[in-house]
Amino acid sequence: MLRFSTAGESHGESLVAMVSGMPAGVVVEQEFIDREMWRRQKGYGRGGRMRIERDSAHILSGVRHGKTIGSPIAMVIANNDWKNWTDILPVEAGDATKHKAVASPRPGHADLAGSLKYDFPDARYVLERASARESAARVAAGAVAKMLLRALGVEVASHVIRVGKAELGRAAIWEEIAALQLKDEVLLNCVDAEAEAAMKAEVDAVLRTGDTVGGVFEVVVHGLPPGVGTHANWDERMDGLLAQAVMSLQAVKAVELGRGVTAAESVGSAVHDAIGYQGSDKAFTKFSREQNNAGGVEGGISNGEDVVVRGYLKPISTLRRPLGSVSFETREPVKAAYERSDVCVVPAAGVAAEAMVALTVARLVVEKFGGDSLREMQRNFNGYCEQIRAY
Ligand SMILES: Cc1cc2nc3c(=O)[nH]c(=O)nc-3n(C[C@H](O)[C@H](O)[C@H](O)COP(=O)(O)O)c2cc1C
Ligand SMILES: C=C(O[C@@H]1CC(C(=O)O)=C[C@@H](OP(=O)(O)O)[C@H]1O)C(=O)O
Repeated sequence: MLRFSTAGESHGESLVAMVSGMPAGVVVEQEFIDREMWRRQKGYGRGGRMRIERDSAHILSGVRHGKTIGSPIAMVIANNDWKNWTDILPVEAGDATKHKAVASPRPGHADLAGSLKYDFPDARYVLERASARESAARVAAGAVAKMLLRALGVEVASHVIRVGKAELGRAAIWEEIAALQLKDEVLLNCVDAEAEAAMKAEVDAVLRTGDTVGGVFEVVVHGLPPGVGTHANWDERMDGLLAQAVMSLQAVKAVELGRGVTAAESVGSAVHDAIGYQGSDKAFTKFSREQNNAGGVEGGISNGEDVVVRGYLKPISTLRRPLGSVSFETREPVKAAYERSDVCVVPAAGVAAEAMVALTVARLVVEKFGGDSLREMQRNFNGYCEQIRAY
């Protein structure tokens, strides 16, 4: 089974990502992993921290001579900011007078619930792990999953469809979304320049007023054959696994598959994707659809169309003009704590969601096609594709 986990705190020495269950023989490109991490750091509206970090994954194990060897892959990502926190957040007891308390919990963060739960006198240790700094480690793990998927012709990319009230008012095609990932500048990762300018204006407005903004990203999986995931058991359905994976990202508050949200106010004849039999020779099967409202998954199983997952982000919680809170020490009303913060992270969250989607799809692909080596998996994959083409 393909699994991954992360460790590390926002201002600790480093983050750690561990991926196990990868077949041997998958080409691992350092440059690709680091570019994915660079993409996650970008986007208009990020705060001062992103000027400090230069994310890069140092591979410790599981890869030799540029290929996976079937053993767990461990990666370390340094926190450059650690040098400013070494005495404040030491691993050993250290000097307690240097502790930097987060003395008034910030609404929208894990600060209050976490302090109560873990019996901390202030929110410092809670925010250290709750912080989306952790998503950098997910992106390193996701890059490895992407390299496996790529070897099977499956690609994953994202774009932004809303920032605040500004939205991309049209459908985007795969080629446009894929092209975005190659750009050397990232503004709001939108396929349409006009919509992107409106999104930028939304960020500028909240920057001026000390507020923050959320939005919607869309992740697309291209080239996945029908038959991945299953209807047979609730916890193996691809739709449920994707929703959990994307919802687990910091600040994501809703997940949509295909046109799931608007489908709820429409009628069946307008929603479901009629089936034809004129598919192109390049497709996995001649069964075809003229539209993809289902978002590539029916009954928890991929149906051969692009898998389309949207994540809805709430506005960032930490405000330069903070909301009311209560002092942990005096219990008197005070403003919530503020040090520094992003004001918009929709493009970055989209990149982190690509990683979560890639890891989820890779897990299901490993389960379906099996194989200890990539060659064995490719043989199984190609044999299955031949089978469904001849169905
Ligand atoms: C890439 C990324 C960067 C983020 N940066 C910030 C930030 O600078 N300030 C902030 O208050 N929240 C930020 N968040 C969101 C918080 O981490 C998140 O809202 C908080 O931990 C509470 O978790 P929840 O919103 O999932 O309930 C960021 C989220 C992502 C995905
Ligand atoms: C460090 C990252 O994001 C951080 C996520 C985050 C939060 O509260 O989630 C708060 C900010 O950190 P700091 O308090 O150090 O400025 C962001 O910069 C990152 O994305 O790599």
